[in-house]
Amino acid sequence: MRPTMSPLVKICGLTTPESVDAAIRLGATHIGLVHYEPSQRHVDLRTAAELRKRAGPHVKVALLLVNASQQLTGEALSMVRPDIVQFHGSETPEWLTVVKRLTPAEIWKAIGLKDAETLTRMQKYHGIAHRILFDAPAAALPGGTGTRFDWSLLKNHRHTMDWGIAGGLTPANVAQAIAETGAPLVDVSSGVESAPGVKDMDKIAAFLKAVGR
Ligand SMILES: O=C(O)c1ccccc1N[C@@H]1O[C@H](COP(=O)(O)O)[C@@H](O)[C@H]1O
Repeated sequence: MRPTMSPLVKICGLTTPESVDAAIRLGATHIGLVHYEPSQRHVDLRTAAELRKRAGPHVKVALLLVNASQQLTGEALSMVRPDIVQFHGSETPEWLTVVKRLTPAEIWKAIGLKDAETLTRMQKYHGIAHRILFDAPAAALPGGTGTRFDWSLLKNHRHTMDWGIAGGLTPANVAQAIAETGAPLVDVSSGVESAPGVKDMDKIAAFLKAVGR
């Protein structure tokens, strides 16, 4: 069954109060803050906490971590207090189970969707992650590269967990991605930027419009 409501939209990699305000004003349901030093969208924990406060109750705020240590994860959770922790590295189900005991936040796990076997292997997160986020397979960086995965891999997949798609989505292709996959949530970062790490308000508006928000 394809969803009939407009998909949820997460605008990820926000780094400034202006971009947080704009994403909320334009109708995003979720925003993402990246705490991962190699990323061009990295924000330190103090900034992440300020942006999280600024967002208030208007959207769900995801904090994105990549293979963070236990100490960093604990610090990040207590400083930022996100609604969601998005794990975008090779975090195991065992580690996610540990984190679930530390926080009331939802746990999302990004999966690099390479082939049909990936869909079988990811079942190990069933009952542990609250949502699976399908993204392009990791390359030099684990995400935020504007690379798409093969959407047809999801065509007849019977989802057993809440899920969404990410990777190379843009205002121009997101409607087709939703039509092909039936995604209930779409997540975008580089596709709504004018330069790496610089969000473009017109592109955010165009993306949300294309999704029907
Ligand atoms: O945004 C980043 O720099 C980033 C770094 C490391 C892991 C994930 C990252 N971003 C997330 O990757 C997907 C896809 O991004 P894009 O739209 O293709 O640029 C999305 O969830 C980003 O939030």
